[in-house]
Amino acid sequence: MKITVVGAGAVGATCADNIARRELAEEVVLLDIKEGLSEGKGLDMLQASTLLDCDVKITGSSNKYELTANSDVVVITSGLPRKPGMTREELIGTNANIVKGVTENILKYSPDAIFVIISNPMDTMTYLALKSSGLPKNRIIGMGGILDSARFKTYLSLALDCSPNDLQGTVIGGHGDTTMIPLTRLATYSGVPVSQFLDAETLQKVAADTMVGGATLTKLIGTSAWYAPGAAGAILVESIVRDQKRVFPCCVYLEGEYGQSDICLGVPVVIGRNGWEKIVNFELNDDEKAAFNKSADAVRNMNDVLKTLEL
Ligand SMILES: NC(=O)c1ccc[n+]([C@@H]2O[C@H](COP(=O)([O-])OP(=O)(O)OC[C@H]3O[C@@H](n4cnc5c(N)ncnc54)[C@H](O)[C@@H]3O)[C@@H](O)[C@H]2O)c1
Ligand SMILES: O=C(O)C[C@H](O)C(=O)O
Repeated sequence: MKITVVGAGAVGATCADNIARRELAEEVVLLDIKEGLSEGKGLDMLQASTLLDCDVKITGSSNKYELTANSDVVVITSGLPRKPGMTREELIGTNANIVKGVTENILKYSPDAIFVIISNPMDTMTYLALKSSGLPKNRIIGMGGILDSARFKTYLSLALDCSPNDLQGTVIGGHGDTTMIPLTRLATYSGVPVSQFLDAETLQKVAADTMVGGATLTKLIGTSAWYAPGAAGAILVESIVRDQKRVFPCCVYLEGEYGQSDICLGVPVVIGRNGWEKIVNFELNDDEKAAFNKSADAVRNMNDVLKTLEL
């Protein structure tokens, strides 16, 4: 198995490191446009491998796409991160060009790869990768909901003073400060609805903190987060390469599911060796449906902006 991570910045390097530590492939290629960055980080990771008993060939490549040839999975993290006070959507102008160019270059050498899109605004970048590549929809997966769900479970565990390992919680919709939908109604603590333990006000605060989870970190750090995003990318890759059939909320192309069409948006999907293999359909209540439709409207507006850009 061969995995390429494009973008050797904060998220890409962390994701590649997690992929290597979990030995998800025999070979990991880290590619960046910045001369020396991916070679240096790749070499550093290789040296860490000797300490951690990890047998993976890690190669850095400054824009030499031929080194990525025949990758099974490609994770795209290249692009600008936001700064404090910005929205993810404001990155569209710069990142759309980067994501489109990278997708085209990767496809020349790895026509059979499954793509994981992380660059922001992620829902629109996933739509762009799908439309510009012409690939079958199952091979383009946007990562956002896994991270948002991790934040949801973190805030729930803090409110409940419990282990996050005993929690189930899912965030669907867009990966934006106002577009994501933490499904508090369906979250459970060891199978028991969390509403049995937390009052409505606390649950509302957990949801609100989750939604601005990325902005909170951006304000603290000065740039956006990477540890949880990198880990989220790696567990998504793991379910693909190990054909685990895990169910994760991922951004995928909808054709009528959840009442939406011609849009990439976060819904629960089964992830396996063929990419996203099935959408898990379940009945949303009226409030959740309204929130999902509102989220879709906002993402569709961004997709319309995409059409006005010169790419
Ligand atoms: N979907 C999510 O859940 C999620 C989570 C975290 C970050 N992000 C997004 O991921 C992206 C990366 O964030 P980061 O913190 O790693 O940023 P970063 O600045 O640390 O790294 C980005 C890297 O991309 C590289 N790059 C730029 N153009 C390139 C190109 N054409 N080809 C190859 N490499 C190129 C840069 O040189 C840089 O090293 C941002 O858009 C950020 O908003 C998304
Ligand atoms: O917050 C961001 O801009 C980066 C990423 O989407 C995140 O949620 O951490």
